[in-house]
Amino acid sequence: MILFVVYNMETKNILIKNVLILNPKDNDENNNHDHIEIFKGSVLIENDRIAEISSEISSSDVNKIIDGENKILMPGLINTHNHISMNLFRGIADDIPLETWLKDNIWPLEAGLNGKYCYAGAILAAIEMIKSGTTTFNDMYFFMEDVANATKDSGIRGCLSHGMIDFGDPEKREKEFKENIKLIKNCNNKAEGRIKTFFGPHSPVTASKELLERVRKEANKYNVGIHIHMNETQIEVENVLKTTGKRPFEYLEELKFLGDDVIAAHGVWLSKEEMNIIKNRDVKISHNPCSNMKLASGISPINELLEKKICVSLGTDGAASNNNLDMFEEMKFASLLQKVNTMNPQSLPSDMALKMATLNGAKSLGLENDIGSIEVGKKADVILIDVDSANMTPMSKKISSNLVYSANGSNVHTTICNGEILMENRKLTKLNEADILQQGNIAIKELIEAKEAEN
Ligand SMILES: CSC[C@H]1O[C@@H](n2cnc3c(O)ncnc32)[C@H](O)[C@@H]1O
Ligand SMILES: [Zn+2]
Repeated sequence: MILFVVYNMETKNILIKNVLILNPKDNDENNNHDHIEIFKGSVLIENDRIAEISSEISSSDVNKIIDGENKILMPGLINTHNHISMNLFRGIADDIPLETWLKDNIWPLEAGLNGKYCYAGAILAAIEMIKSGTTTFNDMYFFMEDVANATKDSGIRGCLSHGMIDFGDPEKREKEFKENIKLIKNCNNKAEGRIKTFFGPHSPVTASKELLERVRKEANKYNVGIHIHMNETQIEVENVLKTTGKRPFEYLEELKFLGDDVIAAHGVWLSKEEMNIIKNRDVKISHNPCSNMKLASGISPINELLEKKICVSLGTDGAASNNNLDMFEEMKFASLLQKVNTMNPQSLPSDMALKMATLNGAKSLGLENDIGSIEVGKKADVILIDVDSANMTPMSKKISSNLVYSANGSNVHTTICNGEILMENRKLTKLNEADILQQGNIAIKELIEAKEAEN
């Protein structure tokens, strides 16, 4: 006898009723500078996608109803530069410039990492992101298949790359390619499509010309993007100038490395010529204002990049240089830093900061057809902000003002990614927070003890 198993393919749906919907828009083509639309309505999520947006949606046949009263519904935030396992290193080395921070503090500790520790740091970071409204992150680090497991287990969306460093050593280079290609083969489009993979050459200082040239070829072959640190400090720019005779973006242009699939983190020290290269090649810039300020790397000329209509998104960088993953803080600091840099309070207004943290993030990762705004057919990656709190009262007529200048991650009430509720009324639905915090504390304690035993 043949037994057929009939799987229950019942639609899972969620209705968010009577909510203030905030949606970033691309109005540049019409010369309209209004970057955000706001309206009251209801949103129906069917399985992993937004099925309907309307002033009135019937609640019959709906599995779950969320009352949107006193709430703002907006796209989940997109953090375009991170090293999430570095949550273990929060507060480990503060008040130090990048070069010594890396060489004397972070790299010696990273030498003791393994897959278990990277999972522990990554799942801890996933909790922090879910609780502060981030639904997508872009990551470059080690043991990335373990980070993929944490991404899978947490329900969040991640773009993952293996951080490749060869310092010109051909054997090391070969190992780095093996590792990144294995990640692509094993993890691309896994976890219900929530995981995408990238190549992750660390920077033009730590990755050789041969590595960078091969990354371009392999990225074309595997049809994946490239995530790289660029022009973060003056020292880094001087190093590249010394060894190649060119500034970093000019060097990569010569190598034919650049393209619209490249996301460059930082872009702090940029010449006019480099900005033109970025524009011509449609390279995406991930601006990390908190990390740049904390490591005293400098101030990226975001105003000029935006004027050139370069796609700029926001990232936190790792928790060891930030020291948190709260994208609400990143929006506020991005805005304030440009105001003080240009001595013009109109620089980088709140609407633009919101767009950078959502729609521009999606475009930077090649995911604009799926995420970054609230539209029928897009993935249901959305968050609800509770406005019934002291720091959100009174509500400005300009909603983005409260969200960028007054809010923080703890105002996030509900986080939904890929149509799944990951946090509701600040309670996690999939992860055991106490256990994960404990595992994080154990991991960093073991790492430090092992390091001390070595010395
Ligand atoms: C090779 S994996 C990533 C590598 O990058 C290090 N890192 C973390 N933050 C930064 C930063 O701001 N600039 C350069 N490198 C950074 C991290 O510790 C890993 O070693
Ligand atoms: Zn970084």
